[in-house]
Amino acid sequence: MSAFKIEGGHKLGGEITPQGAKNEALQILSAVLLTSEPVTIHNIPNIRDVNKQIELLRDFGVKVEQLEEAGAFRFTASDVDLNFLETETFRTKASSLRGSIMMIGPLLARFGKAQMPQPGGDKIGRRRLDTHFIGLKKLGANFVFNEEKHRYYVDADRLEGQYILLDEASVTGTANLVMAAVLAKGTTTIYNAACEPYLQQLCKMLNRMGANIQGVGSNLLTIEGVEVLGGTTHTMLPDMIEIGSFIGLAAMTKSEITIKNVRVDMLGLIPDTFRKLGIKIEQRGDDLFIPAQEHYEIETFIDGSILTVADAIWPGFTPDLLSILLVVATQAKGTILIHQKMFESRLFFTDKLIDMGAQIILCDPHRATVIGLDRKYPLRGIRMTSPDIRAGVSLLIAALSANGTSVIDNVEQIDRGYQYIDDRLRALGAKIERIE
Ligand SMILES: CC(=O)N[C@H]1[C@@H](OP(=O)(O)OP(=O)(O)OC[C@H]2O[C@@H](n3ccc(=O)[nH]c3=O)[C@H](O)[C@@H]2O)O[C@H](CO)[C@@H](O)[C@@H]1O
Ligand SMILES: C=C(OP(=O)(O)O)C(=O)O
Repeated sequence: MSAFKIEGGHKLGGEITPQGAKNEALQILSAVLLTSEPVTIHNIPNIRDVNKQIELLRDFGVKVEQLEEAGAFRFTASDVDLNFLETETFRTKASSLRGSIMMIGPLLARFGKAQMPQPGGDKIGRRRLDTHFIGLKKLGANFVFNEEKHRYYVDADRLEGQYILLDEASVTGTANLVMAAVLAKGTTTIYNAACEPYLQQLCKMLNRMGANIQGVGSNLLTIEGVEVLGGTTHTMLPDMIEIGSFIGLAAMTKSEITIKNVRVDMLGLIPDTFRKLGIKIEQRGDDLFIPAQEHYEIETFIDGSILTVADAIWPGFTPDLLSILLVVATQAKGTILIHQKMFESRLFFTDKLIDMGAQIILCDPHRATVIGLDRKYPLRGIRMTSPDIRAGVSLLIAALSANGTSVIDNVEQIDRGYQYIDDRLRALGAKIERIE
């Protein structure tokens, strides 16, 4: 396992370009299984989870060609070997990331069967898959869960379109059902669908492949099934979670940073939510300019009561940025309540921030009150472990702003979703070193 050694307290500065979006990439890569024709994808981030998803495709027999342009690949799933599903390699690899679960919809729709071990991903609380399988059953799939092997099996002759009202707007669940429904017979309506930009991108790509999906960007999708899908070209959006992370990094380290080509139109509430912490963010064309700020002050609600930021399904504020918002609040002036509604184990990393000198009360597993120190008492460097991808980056931001040296262990968690993060931060002037 690798670690980052960080000498904190230095201002950073310069320009940084976000990578392609991790969670979009995991959906888009699953969708290449829906056609025998080539699909060319640009701006694929070079990160652990995405590379594992590409490796799985290769193991299934998908032809994977890396093109000259960085992050560009061509995938041709003309000869898919379903025997791979039965192998131990499949079990090990598929259970090492969350995104693998999104292969089950395309495999079922195109080949009539699929199976999955319990997928991996962050250990941030219960992460059920009911929405995926209840939906697939509605489309006519037989479903078996083998408790002993902890494996999910589905099969069907031909899926049939249905009205599906999701019990929760699951991101990966919606992606799976959309990818199953595009090849089903007849019309599928998915209500209470998730509509994160990742899903909007997936639906747009499927429509370019010949699918007929209406309602893209809303929570009501109508999908007219087609017999066959063709190839296409797709470009990944910039990663909105990276963009939010860089806003937090700039504020916390008093740095002037320009985040390039962010696709402001797809960022939803993200910039305004950071602005509520008093962080200045200037839009310059499609870039975000964050000036160096000695102080920033958390707003209150209009009636003077303490600001609360809670996660919500899109277009609400994404849960993946709450840990970053929390860390940035530790050096603001004022108080904020962070309410992580979706995941029950995502706020435990606040213990480490408390060890660094932050004033935080973990009210319960879902809520933390942060009392901002207004930089009066800087955080101090310590040794810590990264428990999950976003907590890991939050600790990294804390360490870069802290007095003294910190060591963050288990940075493989961070590498799951942030491309060459140490190199890119060094280019901004960070004193960060990867150690084994
Ligand atoms: C690979 C991938 O894309 N991962 C993302 C995906 O995970 P994933 O698709 O696994 O997450 P889901 O959207 O299924 O659900 C996330 C959590 O929120 C709960 N929930 C969800 C919807 C709802 O209406 N009510 C509710 O309580 C679920 O029970 C679950 O605990 O979406 C999450 C929620 O944005 C993100 O944190 C993950 O980064
Ligand atoms: C929770 C996340 O990822 P995953 O769903 O892959 O665990 C995340 O990206 O913040």
